[in-house]
Amino acid sequence: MQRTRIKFCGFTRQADIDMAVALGVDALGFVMWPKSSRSVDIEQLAGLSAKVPAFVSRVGLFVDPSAEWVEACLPHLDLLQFHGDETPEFCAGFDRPWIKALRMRDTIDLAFEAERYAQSQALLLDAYRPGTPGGTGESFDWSRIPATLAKPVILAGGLTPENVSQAVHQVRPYAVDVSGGIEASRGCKDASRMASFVRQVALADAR
Ligand SMILES: O=C(O)c1ccccc1NCC(=O)[C@H](O)[C@H](O)COP(=O)(O)O
Repeated sequence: MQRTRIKFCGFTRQADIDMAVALGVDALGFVMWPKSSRSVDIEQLAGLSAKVPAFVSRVGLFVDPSAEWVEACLPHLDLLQFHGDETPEFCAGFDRPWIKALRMRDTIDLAFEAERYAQSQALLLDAYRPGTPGGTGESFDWSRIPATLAKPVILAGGLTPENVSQAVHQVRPYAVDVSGGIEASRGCKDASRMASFVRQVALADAR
């Protein structure tokens, strides 16, 4: 039996980070794509990430960034998460482990993508909405995920305290990733929904 890792994404407030850490969340995501209403600037990233304790990963989210922007954020991050059309060579060009987010459009070939992004630590599978690179709050048909894939799967897209237990039971992903499903409003987390999400994952793991 393997514990399902949990990543909460889109932090903008210290109190929300403190709560997530207290709940035992494994990874905290910071949106470093300025077009997102959940994004933080580099000063905010530095301040928030400095208070994250040991053994909790600080993950930076990027959408087709310049190499200079990634390099500028690097001192405050443990892991990089790419949501755009970045090539494997670009993703691997920094001194950090990385994961590739893939949106589940109808034509996607996951076996091919797993081979293409073989150097990634994992593939994050998210819903596809044209023109929106992530954080849609929408889910996709989990039965489209092959039972075996060459890379660990991070399941994302529209997860909530209400559906995550079923998701974990059905997909058995390496990790789950959530943003909108634990929010009170955009960029602001809801403490009781965070707690409920973590509880539901633990219950699914014990099932
Ligand atoms: O949250 C954003 O605004 C965002 C913008 C651009 C790329 C990625 C973004 N968020 C990614 C995530 O929060 C998660 O990795 C994932 O997409 C799940 O989001 P949600 O469906 O809201 O749980």
